[in-house]
Amino acid sequence: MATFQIEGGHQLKGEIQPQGAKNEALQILCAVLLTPDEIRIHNIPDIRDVSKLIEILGNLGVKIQKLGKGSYSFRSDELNLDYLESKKFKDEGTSLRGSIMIVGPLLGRFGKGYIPRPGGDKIGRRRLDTHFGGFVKLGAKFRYNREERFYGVEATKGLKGADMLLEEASVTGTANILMAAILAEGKTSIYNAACEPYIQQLCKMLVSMGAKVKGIGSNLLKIEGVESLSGCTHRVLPDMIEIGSWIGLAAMTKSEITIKNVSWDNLGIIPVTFKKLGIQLEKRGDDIYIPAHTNGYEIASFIDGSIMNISDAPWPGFTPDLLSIILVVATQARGSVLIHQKMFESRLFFVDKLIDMGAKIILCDPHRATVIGHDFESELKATTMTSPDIRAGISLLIAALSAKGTSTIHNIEQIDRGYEDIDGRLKAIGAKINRYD
Ligand SMILES: CC(=O)N[C@H]1[C@@H](OP(=O)(O)OP(=O)(O)OC[C@H]2O[C@@H](n3ccc(=O)[nH]c3=O)[C@H](O)[C@@H]2O)O[C@H](CO)[C@@H](O)[C@@H]1O
Ligand SMILES: C=C(OP(=O)(O)O)C(=O)O
Repeated sequence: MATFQIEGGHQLKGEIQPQGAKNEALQILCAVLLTPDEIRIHNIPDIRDVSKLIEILGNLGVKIQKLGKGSYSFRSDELNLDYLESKKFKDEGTSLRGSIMIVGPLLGRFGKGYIPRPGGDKIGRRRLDTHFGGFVKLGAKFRYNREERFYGVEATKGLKGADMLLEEASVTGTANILMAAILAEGKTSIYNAACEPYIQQLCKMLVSMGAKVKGIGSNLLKIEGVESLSGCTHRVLPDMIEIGSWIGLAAMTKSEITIKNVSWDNLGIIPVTFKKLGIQLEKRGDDIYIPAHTNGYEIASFIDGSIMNISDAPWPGFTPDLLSIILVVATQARGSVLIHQKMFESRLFFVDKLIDMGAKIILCDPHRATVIGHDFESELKATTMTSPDIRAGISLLIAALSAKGTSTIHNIEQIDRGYEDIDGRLKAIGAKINRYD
């Protein structure tokens, strides 16, 4: 387990360039399995989850060439599908959430797809019913080995298009079903589809490979199956969750920071949600400029004067992946806010660590926490903590950077899952942070 040691209480200053989006990259990487032609992808973040998925693709026989920083070429012309039934795959496939999205492309192209129960954050139950329900609708046979927790779908006679209404707008579920349906015979409609920029980007990539997909950006995707797909070049968007993390970091450490090239059009209600906490941010071209909040920031109330409530919802609602950051930023705001994490049931437990640091938080139940802001009148105190998941990890790191004294965060591999060279990039804007392996 690696560790960060952070000397907090210092203002930061400068520019920061967001990395490519983790959750988009994981979808796009799985899509390389759809064609024997070459696919080139740019702006792939150098993070643990992505490296693990690239390793799985390599073991599956995908020819991979690194073209430069963040740029790769992939060619899936001679795959080794036996790997899917190997012990090695059963170990490697469980190491991240994104690996689940190899099933759809493999099922669509080769009529079979397997996966051990995928990993990812332990933030509550993360069922896969939407994924497999969709594959079954397309005509696949489903099997599950409970002992090995190994899932499989097979369609020896190929897939047939179908109309389906998803039980929930699952992000990876939509991507997975979509990648199978584009190679099914006939038409498919996916209603209650997730429509995050990640999915929109995947749809655009698939269309550039020759897929027929309509309704991109909406919750109703209409697909007309094609026989085969060709190669393409794709560029991953900047990571909106990283951008939100830097906004939170700037406010909490009273730092003047410019986040470069954020792709404003793809940020949805993220900027407006931070503004509800009183954080000023300015659109400068495609950058976000955050001034130093020397006089703090004040949480708004609703029109009728009632206490602000920030909750997650499927896109275009507020992403659950930024609620932990909103929560930590609120601990130093003027005013109070109710944070309601509707999607995941274990994602708020990390508030214990913030309470240890002196934050005023009432965990009402596993989904809701009330935060009473300190308005910087009482600083958070440095402490030793362990990162339970990726977004709690970055939130604790932000708390440590704002706290007086030296904090220690263990299990920072959780943060490395999704943030590229986080210590190097924070040091470049003045943070005092050291890594110990
Ligand atoms: C690799 C990847 O891309 N991971 C993201 C993906 O995970 P993932 O695709 O695994 O998450 P899902 O969208 O399937 O579901 C997330 C959770 O929300 C619940 N749910 C979902 C939709 C809905 O309409 N109602 C509902 O209650 C699900 O039961 C589940 O508990 O999307 C999540 C939700 O944005 C993000 O937190 C993850 O970072
Ligand atoms: C929950 C997340 O990731 P994963 O789905 O990979 O666990 C996240 O990125 O916040």
